Amino acid sequence: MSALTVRGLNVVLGERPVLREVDLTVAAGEFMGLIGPNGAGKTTLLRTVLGLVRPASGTIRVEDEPLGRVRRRVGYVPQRHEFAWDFPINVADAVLSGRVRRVGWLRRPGVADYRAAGAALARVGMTGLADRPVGQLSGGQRQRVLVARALALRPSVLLLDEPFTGLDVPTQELLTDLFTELSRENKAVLMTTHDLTGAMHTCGSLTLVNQTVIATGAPEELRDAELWRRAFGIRRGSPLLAALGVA
Ligand SMILES: Nc1ncnc2c1ncn2[C@@H]1O[C@H](COP(=O)(O)OP(=O)(O)OP(=O)(O)O)[C@@H](O)[C@H]1O
Repeated sequence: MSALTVRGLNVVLGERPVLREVDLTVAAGEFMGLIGPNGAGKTTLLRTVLGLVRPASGTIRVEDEPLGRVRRRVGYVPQRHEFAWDFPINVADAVLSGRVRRVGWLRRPGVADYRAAGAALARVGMTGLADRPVGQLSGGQRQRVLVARALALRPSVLLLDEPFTGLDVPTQELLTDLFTELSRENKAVLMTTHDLTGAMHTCGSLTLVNQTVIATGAPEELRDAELWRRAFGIRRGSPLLAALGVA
């Protein structure tokens, strides 16, 4: 089943067209990398799927329902610098705050909320740090808190915005394994990343985007150097193409 369907999406920010006629489908169980150069509109696409940016036109459906009704089925891991790490809150409460959309601002969290937050924390291996103020965490620990916060909502679609930036290799591998496992549990995972070779190896599918979708498919279907040149504007003979195995 298609977990996320985007059709004919156009987004204008200020006066500037940022996304043009974007079509994208992510199936339940799919781990898709969303790849494109700086300014390609990747974050804007994720934020539009979340309902944080209003599109000029186009439709977004989650599990075949209009986004408005099912927004809580979409979990979001923002870029790390977007979270207020100086806020005086501990790890457990930061993860619990991921339930807000489900709890609602006016209701106190209940047993189910604490359970979901605890399970999410365990999933990222952070139970032992539940009482630690978030401001005292390392970059890798912060990233894991953000993932747990998104998982606390028990989403069917998980949007990840550059989750590997600034992380060491073991933490990147731990998170990659987790995202792969989540997709095997039938979640649709859509991840932006600048780690192109990593995405080639770990994502089940890739979408190359630069304002509009240049190509989408399994990594082995995207071995045409021309597609990568069009998406990134990189020169013929660039070592990147060789590293990607598409030269
Ligand atoms: N609030 C805004 N108002 C006007 N333009 C914006 C706004 N936010 C983003 N943009 C522009 O939209 C374009 C797409 O930005 P976006 O952050 O979505 O790209 P990205 O692919 O995520 O880039 P990066 O890889 O650098 O994170 C950029 O040209 C950016 O300057």
